Amino acid sequence: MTILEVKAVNKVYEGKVATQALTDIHFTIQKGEFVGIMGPSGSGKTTLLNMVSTIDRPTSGEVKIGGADPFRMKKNELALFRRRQLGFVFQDFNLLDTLTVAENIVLPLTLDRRPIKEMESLLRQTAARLGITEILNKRVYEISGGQRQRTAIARAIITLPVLLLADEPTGSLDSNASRVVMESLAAINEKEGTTLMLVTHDPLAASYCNRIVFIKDGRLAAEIHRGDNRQTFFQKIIDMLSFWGGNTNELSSIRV
Ligand SMILES: Nc1ncnc2c1ncn2[C@@H]1O[C@H](COP(=O)(O)OP(=O)(O)OP(=O)(O)O)[C@@H](O)[C@H]1O
Repeated sequence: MTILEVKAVNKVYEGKVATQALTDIHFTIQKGEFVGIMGPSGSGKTTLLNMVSTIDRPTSGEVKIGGADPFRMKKNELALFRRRQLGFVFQDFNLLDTLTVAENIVLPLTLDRRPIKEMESLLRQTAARLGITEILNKRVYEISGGQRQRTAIARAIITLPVLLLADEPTGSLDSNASRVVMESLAAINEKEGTTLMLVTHDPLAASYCNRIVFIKDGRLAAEIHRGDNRQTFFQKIIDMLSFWGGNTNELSSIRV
């Protein structure tokens, strides 16, 4: 079943000098896939993510999520669609610091006025999945970066979104916390069958994906599949990045 369909998408940023950020992008994500998007700085990854997350619209072409075209929706309908069908995880967590972990996680359900009993049950299940049950009553400023990102992931999946979008989720974390966060995302993908799209510069984070799509100068450049061995896949990603361009500095010391 196709969850995301991107068809002939072009994006031009108008301005004194117009920038063609995406050119004729076609790709699909099937249910249960974990897809990474990689490419050099300025290649169009964020632009593509903004089209899929419905934050910005393509200049031409079509984006369909779960068969629906978000760009044909009215403003209120689109806000609901985003809240119920999409989950977002950002580099800087986007949590509310003065609320507790539990309050942050149930926020999308609170906005939807879901019954308290239902919220409590979903909260318990989701926190257990991410191993953060012990910290539910702590405030965000009292927890670590890795715990913050797992809280943000819990908030993103508590609505059971059809598509979970992650933008550099390990960008603010050290290597141990990155590993825990990527293992959490991979477990959600494998055990719950949640469909994921991840934009990252980090080859280690990308090695948890099943498939990686490389973008270069706004065009799809290549695609690789993981197979059984994450270590081999990690090496393949490094080779692709050095071929297509990307951040391969300081990689020699990374252990997979
Ligand atoms: N709001 C904007 N207005 C004008 N040009 C933009 C805008 N956003 C991005 N661009 C341009 O579009 C191109 C693609 O940018 P984009 O941010 O999508 O790349 P990226 O691959 O996400 O880069 P990075 O890895 O550095 O985040 C770049 O040439 C960029 O300068």
